[in-house]
Amino acid sequence: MTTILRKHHFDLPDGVIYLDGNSLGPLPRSAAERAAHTITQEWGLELIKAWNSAGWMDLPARIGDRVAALIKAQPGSVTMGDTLSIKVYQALDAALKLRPNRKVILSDSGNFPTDLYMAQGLIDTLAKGHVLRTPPPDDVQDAINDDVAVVMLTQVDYRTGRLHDMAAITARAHAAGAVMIWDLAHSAGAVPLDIAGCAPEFAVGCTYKFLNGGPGAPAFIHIRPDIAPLVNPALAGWMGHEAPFAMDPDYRPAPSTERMRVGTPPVVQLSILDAALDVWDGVTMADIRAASIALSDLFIAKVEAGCPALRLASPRDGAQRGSQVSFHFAHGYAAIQALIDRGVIGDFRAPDIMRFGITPLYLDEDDISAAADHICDVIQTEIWRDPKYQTRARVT
Ligand SMILES: Cc1ncc(COP(=O)(O)O)c(C=O)c1O
Ligand SMILES: Nc1c(O)cccc1C(=O)C[C@H](N)C(=O)O
Repeated sequence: MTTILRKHHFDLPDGVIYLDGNSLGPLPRSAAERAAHTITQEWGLELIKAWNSAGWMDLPARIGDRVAALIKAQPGSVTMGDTLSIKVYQALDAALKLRPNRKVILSDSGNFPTDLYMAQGLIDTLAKGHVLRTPPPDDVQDAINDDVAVVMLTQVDYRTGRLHDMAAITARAHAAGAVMIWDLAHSAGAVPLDIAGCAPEFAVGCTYKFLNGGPGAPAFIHIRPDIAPLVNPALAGWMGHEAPFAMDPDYRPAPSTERMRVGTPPVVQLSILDAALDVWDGVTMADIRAASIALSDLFIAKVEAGCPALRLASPRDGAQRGSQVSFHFAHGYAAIQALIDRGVIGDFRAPDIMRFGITPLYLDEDDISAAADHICDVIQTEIWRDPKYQTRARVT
């Protein structure tokens, strides 16, 4: 196993054990310096020349290739920009256009709300009689049939960490003639992927979680190269045009995934992400996965031994789990607030999930053991009953 612990690459506050990198990754030390360079040296000194001289216009493709390497997609098949919600919408719209005679979008009832909302909104906009089906996650494979235009799933369940079998479901979707979209929000940088091998038509994801690109970091989208020329983008922005500066009044899409670009790239966020991705140099996803499973198993064993009041919500088998561990606890919100007060940062998802991200880049066994001890103490002492832990914040 190569050394993967890169704690020294991150600026974590003293006394904090950060178990929320599955929602917002911590600050890489190099990010602030890179942002300052982009702002003062590039924008400040080069002004508009920086689009060329600092390579700003190529950032979505160049960083797309770095993300492609982490998700094992073909070089040139990933571009960056916008939010994940937008990328879900674009992929879904393009997928439906590829199957004009089919009316069913198949997802699952546990999918992240924005994915389902995007589907509902798109169905209304298209007004062509599409329907969204959301069976329970375990039933989704059997629900794939010849009516289905597109299967749109998030591989790792945001609440429980349950992992869908990407290869099997993609193969099943293709056998039924459906288009496959994977949302990799909780997968990229968390679990080994083989997008080129599984060959879904589309994959989308965000970069502010396990990839540590910072709040509002741009999303990514992958189109399988053989179908890219067939994709007809809904948001036909000028940056997705074959020749944006030809200022052609008619839209002609760029030949590759670049057609999914919409408008001006978020240059400062992309440069921060570029710095954040340096942390991954020399790290293999296989080593990350092995460490993540070992740390998660240790965490589960310690929490279960010390606090029987918590019920495991995640799959017990590490092979069935992403890189997070969740527990049911009726007073989970207050318990998480009490933990945050002690410097152990996890989060809460309604109705009763205490959620902890396991990120081997900056967590080791000592962190995991100490966090489990704090959890057990908070539960055993019932300190969470303190009224100050009951008030719900706007963002949980
Ligand atoms: C699975 C999943 N899809 C989509 C989103 C939404 O992404 P964004 O807020 O970047 O649009 C999130 C998290 O916010 C998510 O967890
Ligand atoms: N994107 C977020 C945000 O802007 C604020 C708070 C949380 C988020 C998240 O990413 C939530 C996350 N997708 C989740 O799994 O719950």
